[in-house]
Amino acid sequence: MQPLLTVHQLTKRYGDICACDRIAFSLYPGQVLGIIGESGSGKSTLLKAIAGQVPIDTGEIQYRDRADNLINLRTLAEPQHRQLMKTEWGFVQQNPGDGLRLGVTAGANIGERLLDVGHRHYGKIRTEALAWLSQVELPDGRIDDLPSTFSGGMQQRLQLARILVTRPRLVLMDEPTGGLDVSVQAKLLDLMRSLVRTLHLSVILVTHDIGVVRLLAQRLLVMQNGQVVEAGLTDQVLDDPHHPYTQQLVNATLTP
Ligand SMILES: Nc1ncnc2c1ncn2[C@@H]1O[C@H](COP(=O)(O)OP(=O)(O)OP(=O)(O)O)[C@@H](O)[C@H]1O
Repeated sequence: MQPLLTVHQLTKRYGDICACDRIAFSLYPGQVLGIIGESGSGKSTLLKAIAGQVPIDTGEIQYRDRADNLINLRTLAEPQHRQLMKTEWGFVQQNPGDGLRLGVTAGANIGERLLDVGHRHYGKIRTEALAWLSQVELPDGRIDDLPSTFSGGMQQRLQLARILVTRPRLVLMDEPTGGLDVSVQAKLLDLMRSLVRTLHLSVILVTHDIGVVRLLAQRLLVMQNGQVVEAGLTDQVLDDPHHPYTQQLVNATLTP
């Protein structure tokens, strides 16, 4: 099987700070890759660099698209990049306000992505929006409500529906359960786990929460000061951490 995404020696500096230092990994179809590390370790920068939201200094990012073309994202023209983001990729923001349009209804938030990719039939768009509300376990009756009337957990579900409606192959998630109550987090994680399986999604999931990666990610990268200090299967890395930093992370969650 060919990787869906390959990151080669990606480096990103902010002045003297090396936020990402020669990061390399491959992501295979249907795989969830967790990226864990404390605040400032470079997780969000890596995710943004992959999404083309921050320019990188050196390295390459290659993506194999639906038509089986190998695309070099660093040299991809801006319009093609934007189109890829709307169709084959999705980005789940930690703050739902960054991923949703708060001034339009829940249905319009979902429908807008379909309009973006060329759907024009209003009735069909509404039917799709209703189907996706139900997939993310939001009541049909909320379709005409503004997201600002939703709870934090509901807004995150709506963000998932807005992204998944165009059936992306690769979803990037930055602390998707951050800032939510523990019980709301648990329900959202269950939903995410079932969506990842049923839709065969490939996911890069950034979090500082070991519980989240244990539940969702098969593979794990541990980042410290911009470098990957440990990588491997999640259970192996967490049950038998080799690097002192990973040991410290694991111990910190064992002793509350
Ligand atoms: N726009 C920026 N300008 C300058 N420095 C930045 C910028 N964004 C990030 N950094 C620096 O790069 C390093 C990595 O930051 P990054 O936000 O990627 O870490 P993180 O692991 O995602 O942290 P958090 O979990 O707090 O979001 C930090 O030292 C941060 O101060």
